[in-house]
Amino acid sequence: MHGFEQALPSYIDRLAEDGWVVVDDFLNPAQIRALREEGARRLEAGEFHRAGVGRAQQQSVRDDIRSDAVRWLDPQQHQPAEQPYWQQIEQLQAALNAHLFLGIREGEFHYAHYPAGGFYQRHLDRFRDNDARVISCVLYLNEDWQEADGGQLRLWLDAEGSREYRDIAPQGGRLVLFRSERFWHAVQPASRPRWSVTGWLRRAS
Ligand SMILES: O=C(O)CCC(=O)C(=O)O
Ligand SMILES: [Fe+2]
Repeated sequence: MHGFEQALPSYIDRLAEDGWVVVDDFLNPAQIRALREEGARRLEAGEFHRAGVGRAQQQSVRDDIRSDAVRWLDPQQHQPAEQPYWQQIEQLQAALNAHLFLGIREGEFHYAHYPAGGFYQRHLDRFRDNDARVISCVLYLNEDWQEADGGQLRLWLDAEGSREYRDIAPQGGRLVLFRSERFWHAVQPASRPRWSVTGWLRRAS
């Protein structure tokens, strides 16, 4: 059995208890490299756009809030490099529904690329007028990330997002899961380009 499948029950317990969990080696290094190369190929092809802030019509690019560019994964057309990701996310979703009764019906996922110097200010992933997003999941695609590279995900553990936090390095293969409505978080500036696939598991809105 694959390591992730074996450890899944303990991750689910942790998520139930704390509302967040870090899963290392969600995919193996070769799978992570393939995903990063797929992302880089699409960036090169001009398929990314600067990520916005706010919803739908109110979306705007705000350089002072976030620096990343994104490209949504196409759920109808899984690329070979994305296949392991989709498979594991499906397993995760099934386990979350079976054990935590989260009622997840679908997911939305995008590649995210932060250029060197990039960041994302403190925010919540759930929009005020829409409670569809249940679990945020961020998978990092960075090889050999060093402490000095910065770029940590800062996750505040208190409800106001002002006191206690954890800094989580965006190490390749690492998946971070947290309750979307509950956790304030930010991306610290990084000194090198920073890659991820970020997604949200959603209930019907
Ligand atoms: O990349 C990360 O660590 C977090 C990204 C994030 O917060 C977002 O895209 O909403
Ligand atoms: Fe976020």
